[in-house]
Amino acid sequence: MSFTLPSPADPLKLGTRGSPLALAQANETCDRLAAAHDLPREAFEVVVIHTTGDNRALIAADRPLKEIGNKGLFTREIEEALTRGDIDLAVHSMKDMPTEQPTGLVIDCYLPREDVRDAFISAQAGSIADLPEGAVVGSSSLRRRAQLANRRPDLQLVEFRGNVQTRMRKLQDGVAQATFLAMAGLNRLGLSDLAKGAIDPEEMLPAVAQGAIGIERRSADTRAAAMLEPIHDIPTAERLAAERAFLAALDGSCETPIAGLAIHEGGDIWLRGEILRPDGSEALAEEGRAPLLDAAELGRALAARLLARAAPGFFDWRG
Ligand SMILES: NCc1[nH]cc(CCC(=O)O)c1CC(=O)O
Repeated sequence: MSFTLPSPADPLKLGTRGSPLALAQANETCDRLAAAHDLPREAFEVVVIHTTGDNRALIAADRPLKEIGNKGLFTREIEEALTRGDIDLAVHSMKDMPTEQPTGLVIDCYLPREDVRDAFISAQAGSIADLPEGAVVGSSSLRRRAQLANRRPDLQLVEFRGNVQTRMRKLQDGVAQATFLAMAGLNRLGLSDLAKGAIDPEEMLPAVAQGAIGIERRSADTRAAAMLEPIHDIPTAERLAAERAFLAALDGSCETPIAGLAIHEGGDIWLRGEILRPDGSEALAEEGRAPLLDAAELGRALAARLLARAAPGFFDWRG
């Protein structure tokens, strides 16, 4: 390779947020890079970037996330550091990433996807169906709230945010009887014992890109591209191509409950997508199958079919 390899004296810098999950993901990326290039782990350095979104979320811990700012708030400052060259790579949960990257940046490396399912967390109940009538459930995810309201209109929803420890304490304090987390996050933190069980995607379709880690770089940085090439997982990229095209065609920036999951089936890609009214009063789903090369087209086609079925005002809060 015609570039200088990183070394402990001049490490490759991977930027990420400071949450335990973000750090676990960045460390996993460093470990994979070191192994793939037979370099010491110290040739890779994790740089924590404190974002405005993180700061505001700390201050207004009980406010819905959508009042704190749009999703870009948690990633923009990391992308600015990447553009400036303060860091060489940025490690992201793809679930939290807008469908388009700023000019000059690209995400074309994905780690092998973790468990895509949501975890059911409760001291009292074993599953959603097991929850007593009228039980209080904590979640701040628009998608999970709408899906739960759709399947169990009797349940009461309360806002629930913060890291895993904060949410577990709220459950212990009796603020709610149950909550949800991504199995991927629990697995990466070694906390999967906290889950009563993983929820079947047929019961609760996960968020687009749930469980996938993407690594962003400057488009012109060929050294970063070459470093990432051996750790890139192509099947994950194929699944995300379908899911993220689906999200983009539905306007991924909007505050809308959307779910989507692609899997490989034979040599094809199979995708199921769901949109819900925010109050959960209606859920529409479509599924389809296409050759791998048409994954993104499949995502756009399912989105178009859903938009054609959705009545005007479907996404409005008062629908
Ligand atoms: N929006 C927060 C977020 N972003 C990614 C994950 C979990 C890990 C993943 O899905 O890759 C979580 C927390 C959660 O939903 O429990």
